[in-house]
Amino acid sequence: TGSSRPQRMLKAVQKNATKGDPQSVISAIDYYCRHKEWAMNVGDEKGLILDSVLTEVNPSMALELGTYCGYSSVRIARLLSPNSKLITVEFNPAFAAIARQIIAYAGLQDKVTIVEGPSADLIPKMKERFGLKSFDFVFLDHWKDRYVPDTKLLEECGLLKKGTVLLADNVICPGAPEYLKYVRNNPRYESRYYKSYLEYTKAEDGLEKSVFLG
Ligand SMILES: O=C(CSCCNC(=O)c1cc(-c2ccc(F)cc2)cc(O)c1O)c1ccc(O)c(O)c1
Ligand SMILES: [Mg+2]
Repeated sequence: TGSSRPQRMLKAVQKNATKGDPQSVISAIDYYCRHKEWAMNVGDEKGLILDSVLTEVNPSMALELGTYCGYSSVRIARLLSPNSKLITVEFNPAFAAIARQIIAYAGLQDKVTIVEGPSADLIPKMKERFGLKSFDFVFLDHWKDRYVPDTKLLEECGLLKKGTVLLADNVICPGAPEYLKYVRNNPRYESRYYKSYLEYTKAEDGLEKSVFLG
């Protein structure tokens, strides 16, 4: 049987990027997905917004829901301060296997922990498993109908603190209407929409940034 899209993406990184150079890994994936084969990475345009929010927050502990091939894991981890960490959750073992290799190729394996499984099962185990108190930053990029239940779960598990920033991908396309309703009409969040484009296309999409007020 043939290769998968994630496998072809990994090949493009190994061919066109420089080992240990995260920016070259990001550029190689963006080039491949824009000119050869579309894939559901956050991409270069929304990626710049992700970069700016990350630089502003400068998180010690970051969480990503929905690793896919590790493109946004590399974008996030390359901007983390020394001793800061990213935990990224992926449901699909095949995606996780490719992501592990792409993150290692970028030289960021010491800053990123990939956990495989359903976010609903893993979130309640985070404190005990990783000895952490709370997250300073959460990037939501997994099943769009999991954004609300997993945000509520993070609240209930005491994994959000005053000032924690949630950044959600795809709030327009494919869309997360329930999530937008939840964070925008909730006194515990201060929300703002960053208009952009669906990765590698001219379709509208955007990121919703929501600050947890405690
Ligand atoms: O990561 C997963 C697998 S679902 C991938 C989610 N992402 C998308 O579906 C996604 C889709 C599109 C898109 C696709 C077709 C279009 F025509 C237009 C847009 C774009 C994106 O940027 C996306 O992020 C996971 C599942 C369960 C868990 O509990 C967990 O923790 C993780
Ligand atoms: Mg996405």
